[in-house]
Amino acid sequence: MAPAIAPVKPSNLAENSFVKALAESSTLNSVPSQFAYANDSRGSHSDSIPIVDFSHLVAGTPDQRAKVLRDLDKACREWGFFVLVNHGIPESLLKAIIEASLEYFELPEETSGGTRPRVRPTLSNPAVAASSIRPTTGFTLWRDFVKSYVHPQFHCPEKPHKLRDVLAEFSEKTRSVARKLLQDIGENLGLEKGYVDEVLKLDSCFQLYAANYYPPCPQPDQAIGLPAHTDHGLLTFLIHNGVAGLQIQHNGEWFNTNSPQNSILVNTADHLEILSNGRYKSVRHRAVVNNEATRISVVMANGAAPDAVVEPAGALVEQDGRAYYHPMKFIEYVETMLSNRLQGKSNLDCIKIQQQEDH
Ligand SMILES: O=C(O)CCC(=O)C(=O)O
Ligand SMILES: [Fe+2]
Repeated sequence: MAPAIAPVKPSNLAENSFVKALAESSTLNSVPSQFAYANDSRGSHSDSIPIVDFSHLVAGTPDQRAKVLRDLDKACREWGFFVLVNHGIPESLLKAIIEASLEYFELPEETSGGTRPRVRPTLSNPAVAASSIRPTTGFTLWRDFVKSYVHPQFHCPEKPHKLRDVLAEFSEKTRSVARKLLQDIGENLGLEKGYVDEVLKLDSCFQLYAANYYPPCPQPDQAIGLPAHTDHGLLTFLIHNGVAGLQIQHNGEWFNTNSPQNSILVNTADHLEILSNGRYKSVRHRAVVNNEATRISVVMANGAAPDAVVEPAGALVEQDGRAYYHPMKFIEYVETMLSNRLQGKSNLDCIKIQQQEDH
């Protein structure tokens, strides 16, 4: 009987080839062993995944605004996830950033560094791209990706040339929407006006752009695009090329997300959990793969300023009688996660204050 998982990759592909090249190889009809990750990638459907109408937050009547603030609070509290509609970012820009990101993955693969170096982004090396690096979890992910720090300093891969302008505009537009949402979230948490902006130093907020490329996979239940994780930062924005794959965990169950035309999928991330002293949980999510179509997602992680120390808001600690998280400088948190030093552990778990530490 043929093994379910092929023991070797096609011999013309290097050990650390991009997944795209592997998926395109005509001889591939099963998942090579280094990707082996048996998973139940089914997701449920829910009609109650929250939708937040951004236009009512910025220009609604008082009643509309009050309602959407409640929607936003409920979304952050119960799901850690919402579909943002009427956000004002032109559809043409969303399309352009998907297209330019796709072109990045279509660049010729250069083994000697040049166009697609295989290193991780850090503050001292912020404009880099990488590919299917084998994580310390022991299996390789079914995705290629590129990441670049885009704010407070803008960095961008050199090619494709069109990416630079589109990414700069996408960064600016998403930044302003994220900032407005964060101010409203501050209001929902009962924090003083201006507190969130000031304490997180949002004028120089950190943004990390990432694009993920998930080629069709011959055995989708034998590989994973991205296993369950939470994100660093405050709010993650995600758009994609119309091919579904993002699932979120809610009450222990996995749900497929769907996105109406032109919407942005937003999830609450680790630093919002910390700031809110645990009121808003950083949602676990994953990217599953399929055997039909290439999926591309473009992600903008919106965080605090690199040098801001993020900790639970004082007013909430007072209400709760204790802080549930240790303070940590924002960029240190991010770079700990990007470095893979945690060996699959969650950074958030590392800074949670355990009950026994209270004595
Ligand atoms: O591609 C996706 O749907 C998920 C991407 C993601 O979770 C991430 O880049 O952190
Ligand atoms: Fe994520």
